[in-house]
Amino acid sequence: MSVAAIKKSPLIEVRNLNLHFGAFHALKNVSVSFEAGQLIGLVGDNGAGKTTLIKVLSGIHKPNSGEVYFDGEKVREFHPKLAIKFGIETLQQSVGLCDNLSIARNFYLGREPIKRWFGIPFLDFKKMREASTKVIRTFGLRDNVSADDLVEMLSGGERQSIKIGRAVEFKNRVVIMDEPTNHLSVREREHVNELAQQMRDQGLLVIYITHDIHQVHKLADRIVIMENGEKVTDVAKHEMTADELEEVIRCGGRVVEKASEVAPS
Ligand SMILES: Nc1ncnc2c1ncn2[C@@H]1O[C@H](COP(=O)(O)OP(=O)(O)OP(=O)(O)O)[C@@H](O)[C@H]1O
Repeated sequence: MSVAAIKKSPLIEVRNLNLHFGAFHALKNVSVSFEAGQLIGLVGDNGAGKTTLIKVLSGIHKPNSGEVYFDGEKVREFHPKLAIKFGIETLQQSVGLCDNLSIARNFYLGREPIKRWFGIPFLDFKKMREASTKVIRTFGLRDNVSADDLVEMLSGGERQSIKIGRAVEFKNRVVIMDEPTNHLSVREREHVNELAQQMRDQGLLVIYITHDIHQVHKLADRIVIMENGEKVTDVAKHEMTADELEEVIRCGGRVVEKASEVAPS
């Protein structure tokens, strides 16, 4: 079999994407592709366009021009339903869980299982408890945490674990982690990073947005750097060290251009 025949096609492919907020050009001709079973570090300074790109992928923003393909299918309508249809889950630090509901209820938020009793529908609490208890144990939350506890009792890392467990349980194909370890302790950070790698190992596409190039360099298969609405670098992890990539970010992508411009003496 030829190499071309076994090469996997990207799960998400973005071609020549442009997006304007009024007069402001937020995404400038961005082309990038992401494959299933990869952990991609999406890095760049404040305002680089990382979140804007992700919001296009999850149907929140409609691009002005360019194309997005999901699993080879051209996306024709940009709508948050897009994310549900394609199994894209975005994990953001501050949203996604309701503090005043139990872990079990949060686990099934918006997808509550129903059972019927003489034809009358009831929430299936037993099922919700069983599934969320499994996640609590698998994802290493404290022993005394139970599915009936309110989410407000959980630490930042435990909250992230619940969201990650939910993404895996509901068979999402893409998990976008937006600054997933902000405000977490060292141990919690390590735990969340391990979970990110586990999801990748299970075949999910994980897009990991962060400012911490050193942290993501340890985890990622590929690093994509954005600057000022443009993609300035897209390399396999082994092609550049974390220090070299940090220099690219510090210089707004100019280091890469300079290096390729230097003629051999
Ligand atoms: N809804 C909006 N209306 C107008 N401008 C916006 C909007 N959303 C984002 N922007 C602008 O687009 C640019 C890119 O923002 P974006 O949030 O994508 O950056 P980012 O790389 O995610 O940055 P950070 O790391 O700070 O979150 C910024 O200059 C921002 O002010």
